[in-house]
Amino acid sequence: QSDSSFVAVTSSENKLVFDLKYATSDNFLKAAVYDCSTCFLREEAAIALKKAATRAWKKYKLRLKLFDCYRPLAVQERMFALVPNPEYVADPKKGSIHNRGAAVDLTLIDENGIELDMGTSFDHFGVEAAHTYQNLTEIQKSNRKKLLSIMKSAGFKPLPSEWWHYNYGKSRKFSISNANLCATKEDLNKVDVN
Ligand SMILES: C[C@@H](N)C(=O)N[C@H](C)C(=O)O
Ligand SMILES: [Zn+2]
Repeated sequence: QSDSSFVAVTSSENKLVFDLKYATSDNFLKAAVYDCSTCFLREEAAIALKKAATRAWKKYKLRLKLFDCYRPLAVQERMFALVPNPEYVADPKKGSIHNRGAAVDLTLIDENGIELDMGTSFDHFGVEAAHTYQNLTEIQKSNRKKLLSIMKSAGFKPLPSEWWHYNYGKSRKFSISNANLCATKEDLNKVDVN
């Protein structure tokens, strides 16, 4: 069994900012589908995320803002029912890397907490969100490139169709979960990004 355990990602010094969209109704489902707004990940992925946050801060004085981390399979099914296009929502029959606790949706924020302009909003399900999309300003291209370089240096791989989605390492080695981790979060270890 190659799974590392789930951990709750925390950030005592705010190097990471959490804005878990699916814990609110500000998302494409127009409903809060998580019971809590804690970012859960496999421990290996959490440690890699910590590395990415350190890199963002040391190299660019930027911070990472997380939109999504672990996602239970039942939520994936609900998403796919609404957007049955695997370029934008993974087919629950195969499982998303979010369901395995090894994917993150995120962006970069500046010292004032303002999101860098990436050319589209989070969960814009169109060609404009793709890494290959060229009709962007030089600043938008440079912002996407910064995020890509930060995440790659920490062992994450991009999803071609979504600038905000990154999978950690050999992500399919982690098994799919449908656990409601909020229910057990007091028992989980933490990885603090400080
Ligand atoms: C729904 C979107 N935020 C996302 O994460 N899409 C990828 C393809 C996924 O569902 O794994
Ligand atoms: Zn994602």
